[in-house]
Amino acid sequence: MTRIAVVGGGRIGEALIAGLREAGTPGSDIVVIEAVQARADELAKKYSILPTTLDIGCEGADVIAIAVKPQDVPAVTERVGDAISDSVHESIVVSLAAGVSTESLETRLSAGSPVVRVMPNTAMLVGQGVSAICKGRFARDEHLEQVRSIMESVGAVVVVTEAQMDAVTAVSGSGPAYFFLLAEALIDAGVEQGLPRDVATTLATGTALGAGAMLAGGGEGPGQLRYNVSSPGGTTAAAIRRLESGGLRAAVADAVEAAASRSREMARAVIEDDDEID
Ligand SMILES: NC(=O)C1=CN([C@@H]2O[C@H](COP(=O)(O)OP(=O)(O)OC[C@H]3O[C@@H](n4cnc5c(N)ncnc54)[C@H](OP(=O)(O)O)[C@@H]3O)[C@@H](O)[C@H]2O)C=CC1
Ligand SMILES: O=C(O)[C@@H]1CCC=N1
Repeated sequence: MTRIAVVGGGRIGEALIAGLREAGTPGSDIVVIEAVQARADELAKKYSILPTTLDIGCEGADVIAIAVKPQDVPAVTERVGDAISDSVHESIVVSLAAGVSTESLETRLSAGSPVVRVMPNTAMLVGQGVSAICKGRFARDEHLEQVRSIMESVGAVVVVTEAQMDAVTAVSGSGPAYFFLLAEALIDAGVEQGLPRDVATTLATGTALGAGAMLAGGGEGPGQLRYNVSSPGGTTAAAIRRLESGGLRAAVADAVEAAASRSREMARAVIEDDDEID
């Protein structure tokens, strides 16, 4: 039994809770600490979990998952630190926030506190998330393994170095949004070609699901899978040529670069705030 306190019941907090409940974690093992009371009550009812205060929720928690906006993480971590500083029970403090380093979390907790950083994505909601994890200075392998096991219950997990977290955030943290954008564009294009919107939506969604399953099957890579669809002189080759000449590949590289750069910028903002406090 692992007791998990989720601090911040927004989109990613809910995705984590939903995935954990779907994977069979008992509601009695999860508490949510959410600033907006109506939202806390909504989550409590939907997932049969307990809404509580930060002090009570952190007491005895094995894992405290901080899922608030990056700019709120320093203040929340300080409050978590105060709440657990006198406890004999060891809690692993986990941050799900983009652009907040383990070091910045550690400086707000008692010396030696185990910290693990996770970059998840919203597909946890349906048990198909992918998370990257890395440990802070004081976390031991067993702490990382405990967090890995929690995140594996809601999807796949990779262990990375902290230096890779900005790239991870740009690829898989933000990644679902890129696929949703492509799906929107494909649906709109189908409608433009005369399909009813519901039919275009079913086709685009089913295609995304099938393509995802083929990619995840691991037999052939994305290039080969694409060749298999592209009959010589056929429709797919005509479409791919337009996508390439329209700059799709470069646009994706630019987008990922922009996201990684934004993640680094957010990390610098937290460091500057720290310097102002010192
Ligand atoms: N959305 C995503 O796909 C992903 C998000 N993340 C990370 O997850 C974190 C949360 O993002 P997201 O869920 O999108 O953001 P949301 O704004 O949806 O959720 C954050 C929630 O935390 C609440 N909150 C703020 N301060 C406190 C506090 N002191 N105690 C309890 N609750 C508080 C917020 O309330 P209020 O709105 O009133 O401030 C809000 O409901 C971010 O750090 C983000 O970088 C990581 C990967 C993917
Ligand atoms: O957009 C964001 O900043 C967060 C982090 C990754 C996905 N959503």
